[in-house]
Amino acid sequence: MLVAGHETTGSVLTWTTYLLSKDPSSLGKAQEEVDRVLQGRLPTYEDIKNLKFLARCINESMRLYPHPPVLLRRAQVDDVLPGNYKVYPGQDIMISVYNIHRSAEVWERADEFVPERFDLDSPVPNEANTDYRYIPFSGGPRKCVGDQFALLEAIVALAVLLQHMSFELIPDQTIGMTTGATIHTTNGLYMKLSQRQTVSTSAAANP
Ligand code: HEM
Repeated sequence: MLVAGHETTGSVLTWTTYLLSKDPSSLGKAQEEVDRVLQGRLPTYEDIKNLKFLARCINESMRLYPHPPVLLRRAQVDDVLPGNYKVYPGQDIMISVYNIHRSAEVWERADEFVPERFDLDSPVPNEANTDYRYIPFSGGPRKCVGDQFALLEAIVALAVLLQHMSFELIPDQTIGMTTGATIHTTNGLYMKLSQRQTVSTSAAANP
C-alpha cells in the first residue's frame, strides 16, 4: 500500500512540477486558476471540480510519466492478441503504458506537455473514455482502487503548493529517469523556491 498509494502520488507531483517549471505559460494559468478559485483559503471538496486546468496538468503529467510505466500480466489460458500474437499459459506479457502514452500513432504532439488536450469540461480522462489510449491507473479487474483518492490528493497538494510558492528549475541539471514501480528522477530535481505574496487579505485576517 506504501508503494501503491504513496510513491505513485509523490512521483506524479514531482513530474508535474517539473513539467510546469518548463512551461511558464501553463504554470501561470494554473496559478491564476488556483488564486481565482481559492481566494487565498485552503481548498474544500467543492473547490476541486473548479480546479479544472490544474487537474488537466496532473492528467497530462500522468500521460507523459505513468507510474508504473509497465504493467505485467501472466496468461492463464492460450490466447491470440491483436496483431496475431499468440500467448501460452504461464507466459508473462508486458504492457508498456509509457510507450502507449507517448506513441505518435495514438497522440498528436505525443511528447509535448499539452494539458488542454483533455477538454476542461469533459469527464476526467480514463481508460474507458479514451478507448484505452490513456491508462495511467490501468484498467479491468486489477485497476487501481485508489484512483479517485489519488487524483484528489494530488490536486489538493499541488493547489496548496502553487498558492504559496513559485518555483524555477535550477539550470544545467541532468534529470534522468530511473524506472521501477514508478518513474523516479535519477539525480533528484532541484528547484529555486520563493514565497508568493498572493494570499488574500480576508484569508490573512481569518487564518
Ligand atoms: C497517482 C497515484 C497512483 C497511481 C498512478 C496508481 C497506479 C496504479 C496502477 C497502474 C495499478 C494497476 C497495476 C496493474 O494493473 O497491474 C494500481 C493498483 C493498485 N493501486 Fe494504485 N495508483 C495510485 C494511487 C493509489 C492509492 C492512493 C491507493 C490507495 C489508497 C492505491 C492502491 C492500489 C491498489 C491496492 C492496487 C492493486 C489493485 C488490485 O490488484 O486489485 N493506488 N495503481
